[in-house]
Amino acid sequence: MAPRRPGAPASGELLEVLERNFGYRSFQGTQEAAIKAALDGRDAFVLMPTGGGKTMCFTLPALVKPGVVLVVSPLIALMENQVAAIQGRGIACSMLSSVQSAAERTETMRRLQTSPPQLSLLFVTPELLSTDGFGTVLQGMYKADNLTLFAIDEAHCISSWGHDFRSAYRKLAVLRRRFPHVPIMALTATAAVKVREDVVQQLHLRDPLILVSSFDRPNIHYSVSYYAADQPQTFEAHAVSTIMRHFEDGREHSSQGDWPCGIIYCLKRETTEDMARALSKRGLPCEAYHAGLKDRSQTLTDWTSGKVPAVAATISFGMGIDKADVRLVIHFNLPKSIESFYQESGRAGRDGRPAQSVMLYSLKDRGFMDFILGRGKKRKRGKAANNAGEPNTAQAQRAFGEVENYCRRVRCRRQALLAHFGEKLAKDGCSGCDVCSDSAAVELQLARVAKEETQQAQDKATGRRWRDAANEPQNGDPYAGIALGYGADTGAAGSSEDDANGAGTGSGCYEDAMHEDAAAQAMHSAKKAGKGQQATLEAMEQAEKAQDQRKGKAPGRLRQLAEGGRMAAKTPPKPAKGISDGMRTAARERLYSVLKGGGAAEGIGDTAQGEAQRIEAELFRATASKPVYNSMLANALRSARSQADAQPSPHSHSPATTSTASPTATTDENTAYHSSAMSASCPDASSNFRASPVAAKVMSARDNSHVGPNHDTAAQSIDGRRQQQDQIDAAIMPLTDASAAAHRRAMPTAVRQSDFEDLVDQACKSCDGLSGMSVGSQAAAGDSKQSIHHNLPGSTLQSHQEDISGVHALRALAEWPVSIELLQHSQAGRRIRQLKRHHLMDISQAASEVVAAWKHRLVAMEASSADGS
Ligand SMILES: Nc1ncnc2c1ncn2[C@@H]1O[C@H](COP(=O)(O)OP(=O)(O)OP(=O)(O)O)[C@@H](O)[C@H]1O
Repeated sequence: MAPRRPGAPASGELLEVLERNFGYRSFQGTQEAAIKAALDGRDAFVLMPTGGGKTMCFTLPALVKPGVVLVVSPLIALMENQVAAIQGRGIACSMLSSVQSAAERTETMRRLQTSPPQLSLLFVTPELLSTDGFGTVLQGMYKADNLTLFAIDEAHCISSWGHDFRSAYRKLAVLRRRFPHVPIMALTATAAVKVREDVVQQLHLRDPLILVSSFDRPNIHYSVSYYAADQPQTFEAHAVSTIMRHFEDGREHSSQGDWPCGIIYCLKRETTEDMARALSKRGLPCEAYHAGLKDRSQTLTDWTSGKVPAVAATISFGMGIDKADVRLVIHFNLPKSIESFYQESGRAGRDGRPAQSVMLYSLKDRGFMDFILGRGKKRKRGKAANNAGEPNTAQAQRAFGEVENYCRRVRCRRQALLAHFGEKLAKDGCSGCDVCSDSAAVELQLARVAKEETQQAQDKATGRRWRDAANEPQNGDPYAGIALGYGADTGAAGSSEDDANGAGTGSGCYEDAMHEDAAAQAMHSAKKAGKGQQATLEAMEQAEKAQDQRKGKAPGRLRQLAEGGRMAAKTPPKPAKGISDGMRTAARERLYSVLKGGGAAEGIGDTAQGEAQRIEAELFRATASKPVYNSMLANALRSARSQADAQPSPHSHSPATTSTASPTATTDENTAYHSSAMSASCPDASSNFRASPVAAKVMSARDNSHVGPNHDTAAQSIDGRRQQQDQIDAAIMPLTDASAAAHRRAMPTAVRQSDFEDLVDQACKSCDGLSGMSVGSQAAAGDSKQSIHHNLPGSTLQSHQEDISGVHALRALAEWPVSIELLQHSQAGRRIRQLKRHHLMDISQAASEVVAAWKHRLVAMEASSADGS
């Protein structure tokens, strides 16, 4: 056929069509330019953000020009939605897909081939478009000049650089050759520069009009909600609370008191169901949506009509979901790439009103994604020849690495997103993300995550299972006892998701979003996986396997949340408080070994044995959970070590040997270990003070006083706290009395006193603000360490963090035997004790370094002073 005579109607005419059919008075962004290009017979590459109005770019030409606009779309669900919406405007539109009945398909084909065609728009899958049969039909239409435009929706699917590569899209390359005079419009919301070039090349676009809109969605507020294992709740419980908080906030801001409309994206189908139940249990009406649900269209209707405000969904609930008033999009699981994230979060705020994107981040979820990606890597190796252009594992890992960067960097989220698409934010930062509104708070959260990461690395180095506080039932946690979710309910290949749906672990999202070929590949990926994991993930896998073996196949944690924790009872019984007999024996042995101080002295072994048993029993009795038990044990060991070191003994360690950290010790213990080694290197003649009874009392009293929110409820009475303070004082006094004489002998008081005061003063300066602040905030929030963080205004968090370090340092100084005398008498000592009462103690690596530096300085001063005298 001869090329059509180009010619787009004037703008006024187009506007009139727009208003008449859609009720809009103006075009959005580059819509008009794209429409004109199509009407002029020119190819176009249209890059618009989600919700930018891409559909209009190919719908309006179908109304203006005779003939059919053929739309290629990757998903049947997406097509169904779009066709229904367009038909709703009274436009002759249909689709051809395998899910239609033969009668429906025949009718569509008939309407397509009349002259003129009785359809203005036809949606098809790329697979159908490349079949010979349909090709023949198209040839007939082409010859009759009835093909107006090929619109390739979600065009990034053609590029292996994109996040949703579909091999069938590659077949679209034949369109240009077979139908050279029909313009092609490629549309996407998610294309990095490389993808754009690839799309243009793959589709053989001819001098295309490139229309790139800004990716910025200024009305969306972006934030990341971090979870670190030092929190009292499990990750799942934390996630449910966080999600509820966001929805409740939205409800508070609604003039009618309605729940805001939102989507919670989950990786697995099963998770969506558990999440929906868990949220519904908390009072938020929520339904699950995934490709495996028969009644999902009902869910869609309920949600679209506003009957149900929240949907917990896999990413099948993405492309094509066009609800204008979505206020919240929350990622329970991390998305696989920035592109996916942008597209999914872009469901929010399509009406231009304020909306929020919240991503939940935990190391466990990160590890889980890494695990999935690592598995893909092995499959790739095992399967030499793959689909040309299939996105390889390295790409997938790189793509996920960008998500990790988005979460782990203290950088304006909007800037990070825009940079990904090669765009720059006009100003330095935005006012619509958590980093721009409170970077200190983000830093603080990240520091906690980093601490957990360090802990995991240490645990791995010492052969321990990585620490997961979420595993441990804790006092005050309404979800105590919930099983490990990722290992248990997702497992590796062979999870229930696998069995039921033929998709591999974590591929629920892929499966839901893609057609069978991709699902089959994903399944293959999971099944083939077996060796060569990244080193970090090996540890995780082993840990998870061990966990599964111990527990059997326990139900997922979310499932248990959904069922109010009742299912926990069905799992094999856990050790009391999560503390196994083995752990207790090991604890007794460690205490014993420290208490006997080498054990060679006559009679010491027996006493130490009894002491170790008694202390351990006390710890166990006073403990509500494994983390607290471990922490108290660490304290008791520290105390015992420091006292053992202080005691003159033929077996006392030399500084050289004691300064080596125990290879199996926790961070706390190592800190203590180093501290006690430092102490041992001081010219401290020590006292007759025996370690265990008083030390255990000190530690026990102090730990009881600062164990955190689980143990200190808001309801705890002031009297109760006073009692604890008295206990602390009672424990401290004999300690100080007993060691005072030895200290006096050991060092020239004048030097110690002045330098100590000087050093403590420096640290106290940073604590001054904290003391006042902490008293108020703790009283208001039940005396918990965490509540302090929560109660501080954002702007003070940074300085608060420094203050906390100061307090750590002071605390460690306070425990240094050399300074106990001073502690008792000096002004600084009083302040330290006061701080102790405010429960602000904790040990951190940074603090121990500060203290170590101080101690070195003091020792040096003391040495030079001794020389001088
Ligand atoms: N000119 C316009 N004026 C006002 N609203 C418009 C205009 N064009 C489209 N819209 C509306 O914008 C919303 C988003 O449009 P559309 O679904 O086409 O976005 P999209 O770019 O395809 O997004 P996604 O990639 O997320 O599917 C729809 O509700 C649509 O009716």
